[in-house]
Amino acid sequence: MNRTKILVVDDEEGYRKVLYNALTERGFQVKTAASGEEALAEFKKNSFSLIVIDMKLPGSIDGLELLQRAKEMNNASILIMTAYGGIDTAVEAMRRGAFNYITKPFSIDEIMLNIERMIEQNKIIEENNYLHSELEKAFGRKTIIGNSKEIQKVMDMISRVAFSSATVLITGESGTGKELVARAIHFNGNRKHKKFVVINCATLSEHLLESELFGHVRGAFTGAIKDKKGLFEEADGGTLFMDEIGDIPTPVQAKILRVLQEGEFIPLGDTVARNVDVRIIAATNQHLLKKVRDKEFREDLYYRLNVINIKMPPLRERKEDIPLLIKHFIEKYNKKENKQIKGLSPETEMELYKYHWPGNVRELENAIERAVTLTNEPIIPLHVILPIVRKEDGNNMLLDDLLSHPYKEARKKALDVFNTKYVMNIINKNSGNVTNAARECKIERQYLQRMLKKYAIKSRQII
Ligand SMILES: Nc1ncnc2c1ncn2[C@@H]1O[C@H](COP(=O)(O)OP(=O)(O)OP(=O)(O)O)[C@@H](O)[C@H]1O
Repeated sequence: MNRTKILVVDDEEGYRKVLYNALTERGFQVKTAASGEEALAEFKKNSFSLIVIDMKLPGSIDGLELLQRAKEMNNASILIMTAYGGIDTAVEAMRRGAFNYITKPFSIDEIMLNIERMIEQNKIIEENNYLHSELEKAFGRKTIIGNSKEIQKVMDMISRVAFSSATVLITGESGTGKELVARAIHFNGNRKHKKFVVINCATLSEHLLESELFGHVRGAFTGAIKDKKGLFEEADGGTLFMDEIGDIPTPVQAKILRVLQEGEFIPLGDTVARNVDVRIIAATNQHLLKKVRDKEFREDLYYRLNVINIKMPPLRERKEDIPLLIKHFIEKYNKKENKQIKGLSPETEMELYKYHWPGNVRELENAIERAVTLTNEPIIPLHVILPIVRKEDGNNMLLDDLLSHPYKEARKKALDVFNTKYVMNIINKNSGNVTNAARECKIERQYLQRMLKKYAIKSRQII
């Protein structure tokens, strides 16, 4: 039987009967009421998904008032029936939240079409609510693990700023959780039903970055074969998270400033400005003020971005969070890898505690992921962790471990080991300068940036 419960409210017995029969025949659970008072009594006993209300009802509660009460007491979709000439009241009912109206007399097909549409709309709303609650679970405040004073301060800031629209600048080393915090701000505030859009400003060339952010119209440049919406428009009503904001070229900085000041921008090749309401959360692992002093970053933009500043502490300054994070990541990767690892041996945990974690939480997460994949016992032993935390001398040990793994998996992990070593070496050789390092090893700077991030390798001295 269909679980959709429908209430039909009409004082005309003929309509009540016809609708009751037509709807029960199609498997719905149907109740009827001959007046507003009877309908209110039904609301107390049942929770309806759909309510069909005739606008003209006897007694002290008319159709409009019943609609109001139905909205307050039941989270139902409402369809209005009105006699010919009652259009004004029907329009008022729509204004007050009715789904649609039909004029009497109507055919069964006509009312069924409306009911099917209402059911479809309810399904979409339910799915949407479910997805939002899942997103909140995945990105809400609770996903930020840590009991240290430093992390508690960050949590406190998140609660305080989530409901405002002020621009936030999140600073801190790579892998400290800047994006996680940006998501938590979005999903805990009143923009959570709109989009959270992410752009990594360091991985795009100036031209691509501009077109990504502001969009373009057809013919704006060779290859622009159709209009394309930019991310500012995409995030309208929601939040745009601009990661690595320090890498934005100066001409694009001016355009971002305009969005912050006027709430408007012009897509590439267009002449008309578009208005948007977007909250910007920016993040950087660079010393932005130093860039301002070196004239590489606009001072006015810096102050516009830095309305609220959240500093992410490096993991080595809040080591008391390490045990909780380890537990969290073991649970996460147990689920993913379908394993039942219980924890680490005490000496293994001590090794992780002693390590200085230059790649911060991301590096710890990667370490636990690799350890969980490589371990088949309930407790992760020391020899699995050692090569991970002592990358320099441990990679050969890790390669030996891989010999017992399936070929494809082993090849991927071996490539990871090689990439990590190669990238660390080239970055060190170039004193942390990514552009020079990329030039020397003949790869795109953006590609090198992606590898740095993937393998949690720090490129330069950070704030
Ligand atoms: N406190 C935390 N609790 C749980 N997971 C965390 C925490 N901090 C970071 N992580 C995890 O570590 C990884 C890196 O975090 P995130 O991408 O937010 O860092 P980031 O500072 O934005 O890095 P980058 O500067 O390189 O972009 C993510 O998988 C994130 O879920």
